[in-house]
Amino acid sequence: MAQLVRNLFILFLVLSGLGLVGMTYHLENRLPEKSYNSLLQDISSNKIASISITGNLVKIVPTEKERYQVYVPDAQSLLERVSNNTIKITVSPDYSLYYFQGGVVVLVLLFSLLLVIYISGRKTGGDDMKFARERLILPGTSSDTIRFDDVAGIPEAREELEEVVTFLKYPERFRSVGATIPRGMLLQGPPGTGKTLLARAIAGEAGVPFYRFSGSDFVEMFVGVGASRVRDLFQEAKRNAPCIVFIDEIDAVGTIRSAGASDGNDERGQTLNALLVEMDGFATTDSILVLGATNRPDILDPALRRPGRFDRQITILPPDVRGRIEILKTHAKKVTLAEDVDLKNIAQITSGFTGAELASLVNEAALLAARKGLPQINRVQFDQARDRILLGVERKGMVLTEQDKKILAFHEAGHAIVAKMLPESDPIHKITIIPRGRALGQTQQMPLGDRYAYGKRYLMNKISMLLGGRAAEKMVFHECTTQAANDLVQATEIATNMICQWGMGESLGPQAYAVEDGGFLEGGGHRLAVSNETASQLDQEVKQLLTACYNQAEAILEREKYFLKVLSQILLQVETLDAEEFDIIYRCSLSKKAQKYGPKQEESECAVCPAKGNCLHC
Ligand SMILES: Nc1ncnc2c1ncn2[C@@H]1O[C@H](COP(=O)(O)OP(=O)(O)OP(=O)(O)O)[C@@H](O)[C@H]1O
Ligand SMILES: [Zn+2]
Repeated sequence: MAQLVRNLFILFLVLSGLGLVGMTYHLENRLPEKSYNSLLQDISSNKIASISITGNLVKIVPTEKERYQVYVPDAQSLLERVSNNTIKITVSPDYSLYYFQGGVVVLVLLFSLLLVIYISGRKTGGDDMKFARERLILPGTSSDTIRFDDVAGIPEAREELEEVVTFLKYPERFRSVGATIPRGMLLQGPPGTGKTLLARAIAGEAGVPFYRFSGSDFVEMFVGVGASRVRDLFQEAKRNAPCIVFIDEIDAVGTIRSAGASDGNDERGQTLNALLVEMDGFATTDSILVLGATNRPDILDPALRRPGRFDRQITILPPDVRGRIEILKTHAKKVTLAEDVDLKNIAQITSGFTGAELASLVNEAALLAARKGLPQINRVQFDQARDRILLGVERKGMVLTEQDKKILAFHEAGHAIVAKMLPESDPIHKITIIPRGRALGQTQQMPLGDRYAYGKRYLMNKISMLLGGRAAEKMVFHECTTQAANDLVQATEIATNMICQWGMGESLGPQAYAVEDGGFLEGGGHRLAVSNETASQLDQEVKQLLTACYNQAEAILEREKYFLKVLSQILLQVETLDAEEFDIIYRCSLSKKAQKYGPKQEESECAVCPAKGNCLHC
């Protein structure tokens, strides 16, 4: 676009120059002007050798006097007058008028064209070079230069990228041995895992310019704009090489070109093509590294991954417990922690948190502390911040009726007891009947470590635990409430995956009936096509599994009726119990039960019971 405007401007200058030359020429050819009457006199006295008529202008060459010119009112009548004379006549068409009219037309066209280009240029962001330059971060100019030390907990990705830094810093080292470094790298992983951070760290470490884009920057209303932006971007990048071009959300331009439907005519397709062409085009010696980030690698066009393009892929997953400790440490540097805060412990209860979530956990806790006017952040604030991130803000204004609260207490106690009694499940971290976010109550478990493979036993126990709430309601109140809705969704999802994806069914054999979608975003899998018969068999299996788990939960609660009663009583009074308190109540109820029904126990733990001796049994 910019090129076109420049060319048109040059054309305009040339035309004006020509016009100027023409005008001077015209002026220089002027002869002394005389009146029409003196011409008529000369004609009648036969003193004229020749005349040339151009429109209304007549140039006269007299026989003896100087040449002169005359503007005549009517050239035709003059012609008739001199036609039977000996005067030589030349009539030439009046070009000057044509020149003039033509000139006006050209000028008008040119100006309207310039106007159109100017307006449409403004609409599409104006100068595309500016578009690229605006997204340029020069080394050392941004006050918060990111270094590798700011990126914690993802050592593998870091190692791989450190090599790239060496390349950007000392390109000759690689060139001298003829090594080629990948031109493009794809950082793929769920949102908030630090992809942008890593890309910036590479630029920070290497001390090279960094262009930052989002895929959506290239997708504009006007077809062709994206493609031209890509071209200009690479032109600009080459000028600043070595440098890094980072394209976040590359899926916005790089989605699979659906077969048949699109032949590259749409804006996205054109932009993608331009990107591919540019990446093929620059030499490996150009020292431009293109980094793309996406959390939907499954929908990326395979053409992007061909050699010479994004041929290296680095997957970044949410950190494991050690990674979480490291990330928490980097973010905790900026705040003041109280003595009772143990980052290891916080890392343990934040399984599945991404780097971004951990960063916001620390910040959220700091805000809570500041709101209370505390000089440091305590453990309590971290707990609150975690609940806030996981469950939403505490709904203080919500008042439950006594009956609702009672049902809720039994429901949560049901979850907790089933989990406690099943040997292979995660320990209880917290039980609460304070409504938060969309949930009324919560029973949180704490996985002891990150696990990537789960056995059938563990999964069944998990389902039993999820159904424990409903089983308790049914047992005590003989009816179910809506509180179990979310539990049912989760339980059904696990059971369905067990049967359809993980081959854990009884009768269907080791076969996959569903596949997981490739994305990192939530969404589970989708079922593969099967016969109607198999489909109903699958449904049958899922149902059987859920029923078996439900029965297991019910059996446990039936056996632990006493514990259930004690626990829900205490929950009603104190509303929230942590892991330690829960354990004390468990042992307390054991000893009470033993006192009541069996041989006497040594000592009751009622003295430390959170109900402070107020519950029915202490
Ligand atoms: N490994 C990490 N170490 C330290 N901080 C991290 C890490 N990962 C993420 N963060 C924090 O989370 C913030 C957001 O991370 P970033 O923008 O890099 O995520 P992303 O993967 O690019 O996410 P998205 O896919 O949403 O663009 C960072 O600014 C940083 O504060
Ligand atoms: Zn529940």
